Amino acid sequence: METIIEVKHLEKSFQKEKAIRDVSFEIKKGEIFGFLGPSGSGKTTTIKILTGQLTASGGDVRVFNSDARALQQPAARSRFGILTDNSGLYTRISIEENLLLYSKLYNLPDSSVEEALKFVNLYEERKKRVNTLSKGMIQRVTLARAILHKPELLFLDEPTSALDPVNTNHIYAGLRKLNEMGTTIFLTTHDMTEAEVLCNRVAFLDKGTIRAIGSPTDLKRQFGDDSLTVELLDGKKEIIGKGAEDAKQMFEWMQNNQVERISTNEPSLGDIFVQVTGRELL
Ligand SMILES: Nc1ncnc2c1ncn2[C@@H]1O[C@H](COP(=O)(O)OP(=O)(O)OP(=O)(O)O)[C@@H](O)[C@H]1O
Repeated sequence: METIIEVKHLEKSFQKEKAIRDVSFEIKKGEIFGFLGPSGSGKTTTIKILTGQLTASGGDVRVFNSDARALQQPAARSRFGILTDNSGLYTRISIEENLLLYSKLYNLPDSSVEEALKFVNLYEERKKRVNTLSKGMIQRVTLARAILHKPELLFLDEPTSALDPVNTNHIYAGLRKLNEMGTTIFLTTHDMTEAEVLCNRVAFLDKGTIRAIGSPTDLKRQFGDDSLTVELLDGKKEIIGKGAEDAKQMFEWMQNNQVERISTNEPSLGDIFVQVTGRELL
């Protein structure tokens, strides 16, 4: 599978502070890759370097097989989309007028605007002026602009941080559809549920370093212990493993009709984050 993003030994320092320390990863075409980390871990800095807005202090960053800085060239503009909290929208005109301006920039038909408005659930409100919108609505307009031209590669910096659950689910469905149509997605989040729901692969970033990387399923296998919790009818909870003695005990409980409920002790991505970094993802 074609490599879309290749990062080798990336480093970024701001004055004396090292924001990124020796970060390496690869993203293949068609992946939804999540960069998970707490505030200040280096997520936005990484997106800025990947999109050529910031220059790395060290290492090699290639996007579409070229130096990442090439994304700032006009020729690359139609290949990627980006959502950040810096909306750059024209505030005195409507949502629809903003998107029409961008559709002309990309030589897209006006119908692309209607499609993008529906993607972000803003079609009914398209005539509203941007300076009257809520934070969540602005986030959705910015997302509509990022996906207007159905880019090959989409960068999303905390795409649902200002959204309510209904709009969040609507956006998740839209992003999955876009991905099925061929868009590779790089997203940052500190929302573990978002990562579980959307991402094929995730990297845990902590203090500028990747602490674990893999698919949610692989990480759960790697950091889980395969044990089960058995709740008995008398209210007791017992943890059992995979050994012969455990199986014998389980058989006994079942034979005596003592079992109320059995559940797996699979860790959540949040549990794994705490395990590898020693702290909560807040
Ligand atoms: N322009 C800058 N000048 C100086 N320091 C910076 C600059 N940009 C980022 N930093 C520092 O780099 C570190 C990483 O910041 P970054 O914005 O990448 O974190 P983040 O993971 O995106 O956080 P958040 O979830 O809060 O957006 C922080 O310590 C931050 O203070």
